[in-house]
Amino acid sequence: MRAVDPAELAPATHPCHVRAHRLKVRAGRRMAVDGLELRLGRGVHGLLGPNGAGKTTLIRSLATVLKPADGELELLGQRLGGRADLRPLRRKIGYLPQEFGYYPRFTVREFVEYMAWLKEMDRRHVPGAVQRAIERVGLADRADDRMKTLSGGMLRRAGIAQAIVNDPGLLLLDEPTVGLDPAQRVDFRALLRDLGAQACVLVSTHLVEDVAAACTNVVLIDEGRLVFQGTPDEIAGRGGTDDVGDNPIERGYTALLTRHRAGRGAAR
Ligand SMILES: Nc1ncnc2c1ncn2[C@@H]1O[C@H](COP(=O)(O)OP(=O)(O)OP(=O)(O)O)[C@@H](O)[C@H]1O
Repeated sequence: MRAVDPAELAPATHPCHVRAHRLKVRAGRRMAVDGLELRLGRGVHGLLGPNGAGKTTLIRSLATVLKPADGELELLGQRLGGRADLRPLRRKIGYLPQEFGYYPRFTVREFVEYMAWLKEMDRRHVPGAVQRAIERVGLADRADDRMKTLSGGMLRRAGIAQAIVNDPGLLLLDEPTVGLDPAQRVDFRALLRDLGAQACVLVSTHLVEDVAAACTNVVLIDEGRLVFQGTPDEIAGRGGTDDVGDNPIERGYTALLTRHRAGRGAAR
């Protein structure tokens, strides 16, 4: 019998919230996620990639909206597949799609309450959780206004409130800063950092400022595959003065993508 290392018995301090191995996910007929390897723990992970890289498809599969076509996917310790009941897992996930539906006549509070109900939250906790979520996104003064009276940026903040109302262990935000003005974006980045202290937050964005200011980690994908994963400083360190971009992270992004595509071209 082998001796057991005490470290094996200790609770994992950095559990893997997302683990994907050779993951494939279809979008229509296309394999938009195509053999992805990914491990994410607690923190804020910025998801970067060019248009069509597969970011939305990946986020939709992590939100359990799309079923993987192949490979392995484990979320919050639960392996997906077969006929496993996804409802307990969905209660622990928060998801803001790029475009989300709502009843225009609902107030912000009713909208977030309704989403809390869909997430099967304990009724006793709903009013307090809804109020807290609305306050965290800075919409307390509009809580009893109808959704149809909100600006684009306010709507997005209401969307973020519904995503965080259940204190998710895994929070998925697809382009959450679209429509936010600069001051709201600064507030939102502070909220992201706060949320990332407790949960695994994956944020798809085209805004490098968001990544630099709020993300502990960057995930770069292209053609449905992982190109790079590391800190914002590490991505910045990959760029040179000849690479296209207005700042070190953009230059690192360009350099990594160019090298990845050259390598894929040579392999084909
Ligand atoms: N419903 C669909 N039917 C067919 N193809 C689709 C569908 N949805 C996405 N695709 C294709 O799958 C690929 C990945 O799309 P996806 O929306 O996941 O990329 P993305 O990285 O989020 O792009 P963007 O930055 O433009 O939002 C693209 O080539 C896209 O054209």
